[in-house]
Amino acid sequence: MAVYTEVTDEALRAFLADYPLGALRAFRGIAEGVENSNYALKTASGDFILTLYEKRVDPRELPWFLALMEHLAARGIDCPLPVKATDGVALRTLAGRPAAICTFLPGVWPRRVRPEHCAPLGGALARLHLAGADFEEVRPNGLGPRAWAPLLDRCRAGGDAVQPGLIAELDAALAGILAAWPAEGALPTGQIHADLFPDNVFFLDGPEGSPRVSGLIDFYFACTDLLAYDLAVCLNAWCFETDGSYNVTKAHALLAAYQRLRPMATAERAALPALCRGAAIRFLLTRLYDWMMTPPGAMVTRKDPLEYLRRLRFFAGAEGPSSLGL
Ligand SMILES: Nc1ncnc2c1ncn2[C@@H]1O[C@H](COP(=O)(O)OP(=O)(O)O)[C@@H](O)[C@H]1O
Ligand SMILES: N[C@@H](CCOP(=O)(O)O)C(=O)O
Repeated sequence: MAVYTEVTDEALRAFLADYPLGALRAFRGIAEGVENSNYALKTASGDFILTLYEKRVDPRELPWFLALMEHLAARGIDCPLPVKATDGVALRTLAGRPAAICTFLPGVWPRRVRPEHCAPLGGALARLHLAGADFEEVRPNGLGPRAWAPLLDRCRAGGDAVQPGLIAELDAALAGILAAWPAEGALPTGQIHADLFPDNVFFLDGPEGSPRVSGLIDFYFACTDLLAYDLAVCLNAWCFETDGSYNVTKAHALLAAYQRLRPMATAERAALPALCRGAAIRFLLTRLYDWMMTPPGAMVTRKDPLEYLRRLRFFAGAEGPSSLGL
């Protein structure tokens, strides 16, 4: 459940009075999501998403996220476009929280990833990277390699209760990942999504019933970082089966479609296994932290950190980039 902040009818109507969107027709909370409160909104002008930004997002960073989405949408990326109020400002306040309305994207995210989803995903990711190339404002990755040791320290006290020996295994894995991490400037950087999981990618049926990407959402982890790291996140999130096995067919489809639009440099290809281990530990650590810190009865469903321990182990044992589908 991700409606942390309730919005009353009166507050909503007063808020909408500042927008040129016409009469309110429908309004409902959206249960999916983790970070923010999201509402589906229908007005005389169409469908929109109203987001109230909750505590994990630093309000000072919101203009960067909104500007990035505006930039990408202007270059043809199917991402939410922030809607400006009549004074030209998209970022506002509602129920005491920073809030914005964005365009609604059609489509559904794949509950079960099929190989046919992976090529369109790879193409969409490459287009995102290319479209972001002339967005010049930098936002460092707050959940990049520098954040991982402090995050692990915060999990140290209770981590072994989640799985015996977990903290020692993560200490060793993290030391190896940081030692293998590409040096500053060694790989191409740009604007990355950094959380392009299946629940953030919408599909519709294209010609002949094959899925096509209809929208990319949830840019609130987006940042300026290694472009190939986004691929590593996707390989983690899209290419494992429920039995824990790595589906190299899915990975190959994703990587090949990406490279048709943005071929990877030799150094990026060589770094991919380390980047995949980094992406695995990043999601393992945030999930572990949330697992330990979320109080019982909280409205949010915790995600299993150990799923990413299995992925981390897989990538640690992988025999070079070609075994990952390159
Ligand atoms: N622009 C959008 N168009 C259509 N649906 C959206 C849009 N943005 C969010 N949603 C809906 O809201 C849900 C939660 O959004 P998400 O951005 O993932 O939330 P959170 O940041 O809280 O994790 C999505 O699964 C989707 O159903
Ligand atoms: N994708 C992350 C959690 C972030 O959730 P989102 O709803 O903001 O995508 C994970 O699976 O750990």
